[in-house]
Amino acid sequence: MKNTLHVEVLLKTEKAVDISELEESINLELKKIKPIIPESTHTTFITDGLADCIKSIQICEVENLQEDDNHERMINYELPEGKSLDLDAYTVQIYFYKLDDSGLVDDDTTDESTCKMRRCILPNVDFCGIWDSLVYQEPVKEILLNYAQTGMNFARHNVNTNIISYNRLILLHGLPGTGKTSICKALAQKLSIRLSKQYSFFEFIEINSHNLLSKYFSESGSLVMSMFQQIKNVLEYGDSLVFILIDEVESLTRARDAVLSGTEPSDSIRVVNAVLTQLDNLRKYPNVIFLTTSNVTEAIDSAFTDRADIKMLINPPQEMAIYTILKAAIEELIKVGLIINVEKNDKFDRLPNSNAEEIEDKSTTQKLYEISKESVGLSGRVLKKITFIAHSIFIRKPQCDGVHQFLCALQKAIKYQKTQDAGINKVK
Ligand SMILES: Nc1ncnc2c1ncn2[C@@H]1O[C@H](COP(=O)(O)OP(=O)(O)OP(=O)(O)O)[C@@H](O)[C@H]1O
Repeated sequence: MKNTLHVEVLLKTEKAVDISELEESINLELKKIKPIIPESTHTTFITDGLADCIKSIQICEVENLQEDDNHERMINYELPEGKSLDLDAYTVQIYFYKLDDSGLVDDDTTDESTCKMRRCILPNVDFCGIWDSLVYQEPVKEILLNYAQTGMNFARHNVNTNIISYNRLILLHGLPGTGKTSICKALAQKLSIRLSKQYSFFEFIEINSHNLLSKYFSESGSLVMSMFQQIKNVLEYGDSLVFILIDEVESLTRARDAVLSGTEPSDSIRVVNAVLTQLDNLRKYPNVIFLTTSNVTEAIDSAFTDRADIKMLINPPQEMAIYTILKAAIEELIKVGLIINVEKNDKFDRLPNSNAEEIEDKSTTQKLYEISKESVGLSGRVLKKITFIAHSIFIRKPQCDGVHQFLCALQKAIKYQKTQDAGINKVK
């Protein structure tokens, strides 16, 4: 059995295309692209006419069906630098999609002051690129994608949930800024691309449970009911798949506990119960996936969260993932011309050699790897802005002169950030 290479093709919105004809042209194009490297995007094309109807071809992951010694599926990082995949050895799976450009917006069917839900059509321009920008040492993204695809497959085959239990409910928990909300959005986007043949319409709905249960909102139980009615309308609309993101899910469970212990005022009890019952009712629809997040890192024990099929602790990035995040940021600064006078040897390998500590004249790759090790403990959110801090505080010129100067500034920025964080933690 051949391994599968997943390829995503972004279509131009304005152009109507014959997908089977286009699939042939893409297969032709793939034969001409040299080298074929997983996780690379092509925006210029050799085959005539392709540029008229598509924006990009993204070579995604290889689904490796062989197992390693630990009986875990391998992911595709083993391709040596500069080597190309041999297409004949793979089953190429092509997905076509268009992007909705209206963005994630407040729901305008409720009045502005009470609006507690945001929604958008998927795949959406706002969620573009998030999947690729998230880097984890563990195969977090692969596990979630496989899990969600399996859940939807079971649902479409009407597997009896009394015999095999699955709730299509994912719970991601971990420290703030570790990318939980981002993965949820990215997963919804990815699934809307990958499952486009199974469903004709995808929608993403974001509910902030903390806001939902706030005193102000709870004054009107009817608003809660009308919000859930709208969600039900979407779920009942044709062949749709709906993603419901509930951030800070712990506020729901705390509310339930407060209701049970009788510490909530009586009108809040009504609303809390209504929310929980409505959420339970929504779960009966086979075309909904709940994506929930929580900053509570210890075991979350409650009636709602116990229904999660997958509870995953999302850790702050470790050195290899940090290396990839910082590498992407530096390459961006080089690309846009904010780091100049870049020398030929100033390039960063895809992955550093973690055993090369003894080399005296260190390459830019190894220097960045050292900085990455010093950065362990910083959240993904901080790492995303650390190159900006380095530029603004330690370069203080419009352009940085050379990669080495930038790496020195980056190292100082990381020390600076850690001292700042330590100060804040002390005050807390
Ligand atoms: N592992 C990571 N790789 C790349 N970027 C990351 C990573 N973790 C976090 N980020 C970035 O940090 C920012 C914050 O992420 P996000 O809001 O999803 O985190 P969160 O865990 O939901 O935080 P919170 O609990 O505070 O809401 C985003 O820009 C995200 O892309």
